[in-house]
Amino acid sequence: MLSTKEVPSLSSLFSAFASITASIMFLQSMVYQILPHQVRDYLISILRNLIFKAHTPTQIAFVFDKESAFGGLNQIYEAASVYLQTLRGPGNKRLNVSKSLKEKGLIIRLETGETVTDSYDGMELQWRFVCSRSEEDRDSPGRGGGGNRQCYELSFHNEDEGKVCDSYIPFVLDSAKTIREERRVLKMHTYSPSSGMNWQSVNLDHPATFETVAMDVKKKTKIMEDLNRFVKRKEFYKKVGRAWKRGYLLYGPPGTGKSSLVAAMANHLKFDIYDLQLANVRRDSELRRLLLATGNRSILVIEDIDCSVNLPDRLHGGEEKKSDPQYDKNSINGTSLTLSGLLNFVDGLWSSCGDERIIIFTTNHKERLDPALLRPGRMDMHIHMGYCTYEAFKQLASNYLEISGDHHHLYGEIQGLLEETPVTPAQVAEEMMKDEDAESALEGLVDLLKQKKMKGDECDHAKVDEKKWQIC
Ligand SMILES: Nc1ncnc2c1ncn2[C@@H]1O[C@H](COP(=O)(O)OP(=O)(O)OP(=O)(O)O)[C@@H](O)[C@H]1O
Ligand SMILES: [Mg+2]
Repeated sequence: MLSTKEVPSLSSLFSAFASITASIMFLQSMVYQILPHQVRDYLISILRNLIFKAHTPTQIAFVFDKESAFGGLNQIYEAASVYLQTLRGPGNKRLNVSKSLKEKGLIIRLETGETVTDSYDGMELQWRFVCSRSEEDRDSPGRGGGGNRQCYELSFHNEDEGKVCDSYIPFVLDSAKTIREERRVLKMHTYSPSSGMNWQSVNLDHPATFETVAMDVKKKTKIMEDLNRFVKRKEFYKKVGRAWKRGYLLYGPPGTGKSSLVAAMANHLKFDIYDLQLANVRRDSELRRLLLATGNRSILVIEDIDCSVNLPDRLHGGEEKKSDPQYDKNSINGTSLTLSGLLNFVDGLWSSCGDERIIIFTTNHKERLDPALLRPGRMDMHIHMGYCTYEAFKQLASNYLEISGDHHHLYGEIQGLLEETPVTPAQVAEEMMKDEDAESALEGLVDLLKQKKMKGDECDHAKVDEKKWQIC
């Protein structure tokens, strides 16, 4: 039990409160009189920081200048200008629009002062584009404004700094790379000695893709998987000590889609094509110069390897070929282009001078190729492009006539005829182009197949040839 002595009375509480208040007021007036207001403000801001700092995140900004600190373009600035094209803020009022020769579509960028917000892994990040004139330019405005400073500002909470450096910036760099690849206009490089000593390039706008090429689905999937695996395996090739290159041999009769498949591969990988006509190359040294001038991430295509040039080789010595006019055409001052020169260079020096090289040989006559070209390990994949199968026909009908599935009443008859009659996908495609009406186009195809069937002899020969290719 408490005694009355221990319980403070109400009046004593009041008097204590009054004396504390009087002391505070006295102290406050002392502080106001003694300390100048600058010192007071400083002390107050320290107190405020001590109380709130732990709980209130502040915004900080990274600034990415166009030029890097050590000269040259700043890669993060470049990547940001590509990546930010995919973001748009509701408040964006002015956007900068341009079009470049190297890219498809319009390039839409932020105008100076415009901001856009991004969210990544729970963070909110704000980008702002700033273009300001340098002090020098401002002082003498008549000088032409060459000293513009262009930069992107990235603002975020200070506590996210680690995540921004380790994760968000690498993400922006990767995304920009992917976007650039998708928009890049592919190039087709060709060589002809009459138009100078180097490759001539034009935009490659071939519409063939893996979706449009008509061939066995399993085979198509296998090729796509092979390509995808190849481009992902940089470290693997390094580890096993092999040059990062892959070779494909496409063989089959004319009009079966070899060139279309090359274009589909280039479009799939976004690789440029170097189309080399061996007949235009006269000696090994010229070939070396040309191959060394090819870029990374490219496909070197040598079409009709069996007949484009009469290559003297190790097996055949080349003696009998010297009497061949084609041999003379490819021979200057006693030196000439040789198959071993081509293969050694492709296998050795050239492929180790660059990354992600693909080489494709095409031929109508695999059986005529030099065994050196066919030996295991030289061409990683031999792909047979054959006559039109029922499966390939359905793909073409879907591409050209927009018929899906296999429900058309003529399909049964066409399937039977295709099994007995060799016809190339090119011939089938041509029939389908003749009439916009699907019914009439298919009837035309049935007629063609029947006519071909009647010319049995010719077809039988072709079939024998076809079998020979498949065994090889
Ligand atoms: N498998 C196919 N899938 C889709 N279209 C094809 C196919 N084969 C041929 N075509 C069509 O036929 C035309 C000729 O095909 P392509 O040039 O690819 O044949 P090729 O095998 O390279 O012939 P060549 O041996 O004469 O060079 C192409 O324009 C293409 O439209
Ligand atoms: Mg071709």
